Amino acid sequence: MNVGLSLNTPRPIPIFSRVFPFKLKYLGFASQFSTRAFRPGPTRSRPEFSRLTGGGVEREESRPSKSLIEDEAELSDWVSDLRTNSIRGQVTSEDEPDSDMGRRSRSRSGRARETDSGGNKGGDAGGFSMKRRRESNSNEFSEPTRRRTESRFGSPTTNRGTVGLPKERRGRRERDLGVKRDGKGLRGKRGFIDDDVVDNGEDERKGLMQNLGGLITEEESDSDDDGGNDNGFFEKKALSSISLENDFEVKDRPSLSANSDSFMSETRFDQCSISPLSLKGINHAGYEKMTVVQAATLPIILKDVTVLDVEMLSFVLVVTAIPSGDCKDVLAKAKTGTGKTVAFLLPSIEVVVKSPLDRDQKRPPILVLVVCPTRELATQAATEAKALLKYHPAIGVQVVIGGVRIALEQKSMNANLCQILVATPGRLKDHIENTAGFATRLMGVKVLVLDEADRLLDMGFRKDIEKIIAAIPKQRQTLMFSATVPEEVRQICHSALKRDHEFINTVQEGAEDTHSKVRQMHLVAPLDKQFPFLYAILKDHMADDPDYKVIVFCTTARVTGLVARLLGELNLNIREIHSRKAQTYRTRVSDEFRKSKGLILVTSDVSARGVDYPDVTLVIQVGLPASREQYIHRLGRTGRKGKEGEGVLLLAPWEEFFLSTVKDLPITKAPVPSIDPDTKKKMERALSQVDMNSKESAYQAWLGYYNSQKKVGNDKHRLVELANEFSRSMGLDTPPAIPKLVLGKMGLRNIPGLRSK
Ligand SMILES: Nc1ncnc2c1ncn2[C@@H]1O[C@H](COP(=O)(O)OP(=O)(O)OP(=O)(O)O)[C@@H](O)[C@H]1O
Repeated sequence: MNVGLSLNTPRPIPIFSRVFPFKLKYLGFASQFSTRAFRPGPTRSRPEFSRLTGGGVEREESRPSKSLIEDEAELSDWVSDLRTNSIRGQVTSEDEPDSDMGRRSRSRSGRARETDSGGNKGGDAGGFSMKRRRESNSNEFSEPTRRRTESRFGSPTTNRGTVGLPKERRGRRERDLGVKRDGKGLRGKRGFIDDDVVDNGEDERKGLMQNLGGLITEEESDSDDDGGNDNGFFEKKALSSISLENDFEVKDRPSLSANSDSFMSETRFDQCSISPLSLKGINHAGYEKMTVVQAATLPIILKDVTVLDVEMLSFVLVVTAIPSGDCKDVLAKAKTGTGKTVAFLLPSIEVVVKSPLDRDQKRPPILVLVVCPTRELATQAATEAKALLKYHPAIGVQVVIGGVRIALEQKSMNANLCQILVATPGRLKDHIENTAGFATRLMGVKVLVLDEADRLLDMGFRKDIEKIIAAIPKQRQTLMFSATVPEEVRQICHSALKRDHEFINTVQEGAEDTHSKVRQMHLVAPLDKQFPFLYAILKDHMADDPDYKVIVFCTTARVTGLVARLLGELNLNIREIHSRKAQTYRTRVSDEFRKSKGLILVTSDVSARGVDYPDVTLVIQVGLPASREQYIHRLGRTGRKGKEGEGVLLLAPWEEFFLSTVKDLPITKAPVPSIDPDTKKKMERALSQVDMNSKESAYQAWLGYYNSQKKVGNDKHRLVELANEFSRSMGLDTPPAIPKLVLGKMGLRNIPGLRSK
């Protein structure tokens, strides 16, 4: 067959007609997602399983992103590290070998982002009880154990999350396949905002000082520089024409569950054009059917990487002859814990499968680049990729993340197969700048994946992402996934995606971004009550469920350290993870927590996104979450794979405003726990045993964090009053002194109530 001729002839239809039924299988499936042009604006309603092309985006002035000063918590940590006296007995433990010198040098060269989240409002009911009711957890992941708990919450919503899953609806058949699209794929300018620094687990703090200079608002430009996929227009048109003339087989048409509670589709992986060895890997991983997000995105992403199937050879040849620029970029939104990792890894692997392997190449190209915001997430994605690649011995995955010796990574990338590279942004940038031959290898990238895309596009990472995008070919496929895609991200995603990208939203219209089987509560309490309440909630939960597995999110790394010490003094079985811990320790604790039950993980936002700890029973967020998105991601550590879970947001009265940002979520008031005199005494004793250094560091970090939260930090006098309230809640009536330099950086010099040194 003369493929070239078919592509260039003005009459390609006969060829496509021959192969059409196969193709339609996928197009038909994909069309279950409504396709509309995206129009930003408040009146736009969320489509049901929507699939939107990015090409229709009208430009709006992009809103300034989050305050850069958000990271002052980190800044304060960082600056405190510069103090000569910071070496005095800092939170040192065998678990934290990177303290002091190591940490300080890391501070200068890296970004230790620590954003802590947590938050909620409180109620004022009577006695507190956290008894949970977990009835049949039946869902497609078939929970083996059935647990029953009961709830003593009086709210009428307490039954939420216990109802069985409604029946799945079969995928709908739509015939709007003939939509003719403009094939112009112009990519937006890469005008990114300045960095910010939050505790996302990266240990580079570059840019922090520059950030003090103020925020730079991103400017988006229409003057795109990438011709993109003009070449693909002709083929698309042809396919569209044919689709109108042909019917397709219904039996193989994948179907999706249209139920907001269900995230599994009826589609088996072997219904999609996936290579046999990948299918073997999928089976080995225990996956049979696709989750909804996988079923919604795979056919669209795979469109141009369709392989195999000898019977369809003519089709395959035609499709593979389409220039790679024709691949659809995808921005996908799906709830937490619903299988987004496989959704982007699998089609990426198929790209590698299709690419010729040249063993003689001195610097073999990296074909797939996966960028994740935290080290834990990058490691996890690489592990998942390795599992899927079990039967692809010629394809290798490598990980590059902060906290690991760069020379080791260089060696590993040179000595091993590395068609797929998973990385955190800061370390990737380091390799681009410092690793010989790395930039050349990156020029082979065909697929770029931005996991937790909204996080990667926010200010904390933009500079790095900008640099990364500049280092890879423009002619590539870009995939972005997240459980949250705020409007501002839609506005700026053109910096990475082609203009005609697909936005696939698997969250049903009218449905919440959180899982209905996760019961969400808030508790508002003054700071001096928060530690006792936290303890009471934990004790109650542990009593209720011997298989408890709890995550407590705190606002900053230092505050996380303080809470971990306090709970440790109270003899709870705790572990801690945050950016102040050495990577080896973080990895070890993360692995342990993944496998354990009867454990409490106290953490900063390094664990907020993506990390897949199975069977987490409760997520507690202490203090103001950095954003609505962060609240959702943190909560998403429980209730994964359709399971039940609980979330409690513990807020101070002056943090209650946060509830308005999540008012669309079903967060109910929790009853106020009663603290008996014994517990009170126990708490006082435990607080007195926590070392002074932890308290001082936590105070400073607390001040920095809330200083960066506009609604709290704008009134500096009030901020200091609150900080001193926090100090008293730790048992320090006299607030710790803060270095003048730090106060200056925070804009807090000469504010009454602060002590300087
Ligand atoms: N098709 C499937 N069938 C069964 N289990 C699956 C399937 N795909 C993924 N999983 C499992 O579902 C769990 C959640 O997947 P994953 O961590 O990718 O979720 P996610 O959507 O990325 O979550 P988050 O938004 O928190 O990052 C994992 O344990 C994964 O192994």
